[in-house]
Amino acid sequence: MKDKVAVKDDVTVGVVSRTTGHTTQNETSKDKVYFFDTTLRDGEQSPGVSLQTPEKIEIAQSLARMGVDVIEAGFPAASPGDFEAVAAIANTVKGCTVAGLARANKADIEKTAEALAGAEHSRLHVFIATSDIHLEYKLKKTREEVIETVKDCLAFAAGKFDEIEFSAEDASRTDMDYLSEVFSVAIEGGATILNVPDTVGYMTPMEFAGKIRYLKEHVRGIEKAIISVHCHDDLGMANANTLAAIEAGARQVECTVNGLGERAGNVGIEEVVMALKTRRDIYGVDVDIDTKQFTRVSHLVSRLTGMVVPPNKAIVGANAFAHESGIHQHGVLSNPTTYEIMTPESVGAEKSAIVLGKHSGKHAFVDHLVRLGFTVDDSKIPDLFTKFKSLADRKKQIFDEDIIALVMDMIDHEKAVEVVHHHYHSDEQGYAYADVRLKTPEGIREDAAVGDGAVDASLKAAERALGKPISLKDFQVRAVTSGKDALGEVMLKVEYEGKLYHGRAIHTDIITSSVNAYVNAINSIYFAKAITTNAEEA
Ligand SMILES: CC(=O)SCCNC(=O)CCNC(=O)[C@H](O)C(C)(C)COP(=O)(O)OP(=O)(O)OC[C@H]1O[C@@H](n2cnc3c(N)ncnc32)[C@H](O)[C@@H]1OP(=O)(O)O
Ligand SMILES: CC(C)C(=O)C(=O)O
Ligand SMILES: [Mg+2]
Repeated sequence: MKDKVAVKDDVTVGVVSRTTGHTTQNETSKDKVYFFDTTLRDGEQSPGVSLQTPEKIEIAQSLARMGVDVIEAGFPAASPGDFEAVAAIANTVKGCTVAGLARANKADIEKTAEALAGAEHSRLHVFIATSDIHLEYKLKKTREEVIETVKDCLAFAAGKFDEIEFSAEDASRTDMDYLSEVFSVAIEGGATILNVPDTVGYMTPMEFAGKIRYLKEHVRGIEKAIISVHCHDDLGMANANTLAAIEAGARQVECTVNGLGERAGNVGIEEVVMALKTRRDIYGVDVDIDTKQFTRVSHLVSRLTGMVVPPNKAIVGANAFAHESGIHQHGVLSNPTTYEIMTPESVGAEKSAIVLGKHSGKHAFVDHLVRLGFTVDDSKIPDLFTKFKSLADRKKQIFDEDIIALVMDMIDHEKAVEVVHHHYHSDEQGYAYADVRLKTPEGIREDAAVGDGAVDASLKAAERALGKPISLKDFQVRAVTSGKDALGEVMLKVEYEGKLYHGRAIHTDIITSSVNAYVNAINSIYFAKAITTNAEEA
C-alpha cells in the first residue's frame, strides 16, 4: 500500500517514507528548494555518454549522500539496460526518492512501476509535449487529444507510485492558456509536482519568471502542487532562468552534475545551489545540499562519463579558484574575499591557487618563493622578477622547477660553498666509501663516510664536512639526454631548521650530480641566511 498525500489548505503535506520516516518532497515549506537530479537520465542523454549499471549505482549513491531529494534513475521503458539500472538503484539507494521517466502511455508507466517496485519512495515522472510545434510535427495529436492522453495515463498510474510528477515537454513554447489547462487536468489526475521544462533552452529569465507567475495564477489547484523547472542551456541561460523561476515561486529544480544533458546540457546542480547559497540575501530560500561534496561528485561523474569539465566551469572547474593576474593575486594574498565570493572549501575544492604566469606581479612571485623555501632579500627581487617575467612571456605554464632554476641560477653566481674535491669508491655489494672537501665561508672543511651506495656515502661525507644537521628529504634522478654519455639530472630537497631547500645539478656522472645538487641546496641555505643577515643589518 502506498502512503497517501494529505492535503492542507496552504501547503501540501506529503508522504513520510515508510522505512526511514524521512519527510519527502511534498512537504513544501515555502522556503525550501528541492533538488531533482537527472544526471542518470537527461545527463546520460549527452551525446557520447553511456553508463553501466554499477556506474549508475555509484553515482546515485553519491547523489544521495550529497542530499539530493530525488534521483531520476532513468527511463525504464527505453531499454532493458535502463530498466535494470532503475530497478537496481530503486533497490539499493535509500534516503531519497527514486524517479523513473515514462511517456504518456500505459506500457511505459507499467514498466516504470515494475522498475521502481523496490524503491523506498517512488515517483513516476510522466511527460507529454504540449507546444503546437511538437503536437503538429511530432505527436500528430490535437490539443484535445493530448489532454485526453494526460487524463488516461494519470488514471492508469494512480496508486502505482508514491507520487506523480507531470511534465509538459516544451512548456516554454506552449500557449499559456492551454498549458494552464493541461496542468489543471494533471493536478485533477493526481500529479503533485508540475514540471515546466524549457526543453530547448529558449527562455530569457524575466520571460520565464513571468510564465511561472502566470501558472500560479491560472492553474486550478496549483496551491496543492510544487512547481518544478527543468532548464536547458542552449543560450547559456539555464542557471539564470532557473533562478528567475525560483524567485517567481518554483520550488523544485531539475538539474545534473556538471550540467550534463541533451545538447548544451541541463542546468548544473552546483551552479544553482551555490547561487542560492551565496546570494541568500536575494533568494532567501533553504537548500539542504552538502556543497562540500560538489568537487568530488563532479570528478566522479566526469571520470565515469568521460565528459571533461572545462577548466573555466563555474564552481567545479579547475580554475574556479585559481588566480593568474598580479592585481588579483595581490588582493587574494591580502584577503581572499577581494576576489572570491565563495571559499574553495565550501565546494570541497583545494585551497585557492595562485598560478604564476605572464600576468603575475611581484607580490605573488615573492609569496611563491617563500612557499618554495627561499628566503629572498628585497634587493634581489627586481632582478629575479625581471627574469621570471621574460621566462613567463616565452612559456605558457610556469612550474615550480622553473622558479627553482631561476633562483639556483642566481645562487650559482654567488656560491658560498664549492666542492674542491670529491672521491668515491663502491663495490658490487653496494658498500661505498666517499670523501669530500668543501670550500665554505668558514674555511676548508673535509670529511669521509661510508654508506649504502656511492650517493649515500658522498652525501653523508658532505654533511659531516659541513657539520650541520641537514637532512635529505627528497631525491629524484632522471636522464635529460640519451645514450652512453647521457646527462643525469638530480633534483633534491634538504631540510634545515624546519625549512626545505631545493638543489639541482646536471652531470654525466650521477654521483657527481648528486653531490653538486646537495651543495646547491646548501648554497640556498647560505643564500637565504646571508640575505636575512643583510636585511637585518640594513
Ligand atoms: C525532452 C526529453 O528529454 S524526452 C526523453 C528523451 N529520451 C529518450 O528518448 C531516450 C530513450 N528513448 C528511446 O530509447 C526510444 O526513443 C524509445 C524506446 C523511448 C522509443 O523508441 P521507438 O518506439 O523506436 O520510437 P521513436 O523514439 O522513434 O519515436 C518516439 C515515439 O514516441 C512517441 N512519443 C514521444 N513522446 C511521447 C510522450 N511523451 N508520450 C507518448 N508518446 C510519445 C512519438 O510520437 C513516437 O511515436 P510513434 O512511434 O508512434 O511515432
Ligand atoms: C522529459 C523532459 C522533462 C525533458 O527532459 C525536457 O523537456 O527537456
Ligand atoms: Mg531535458
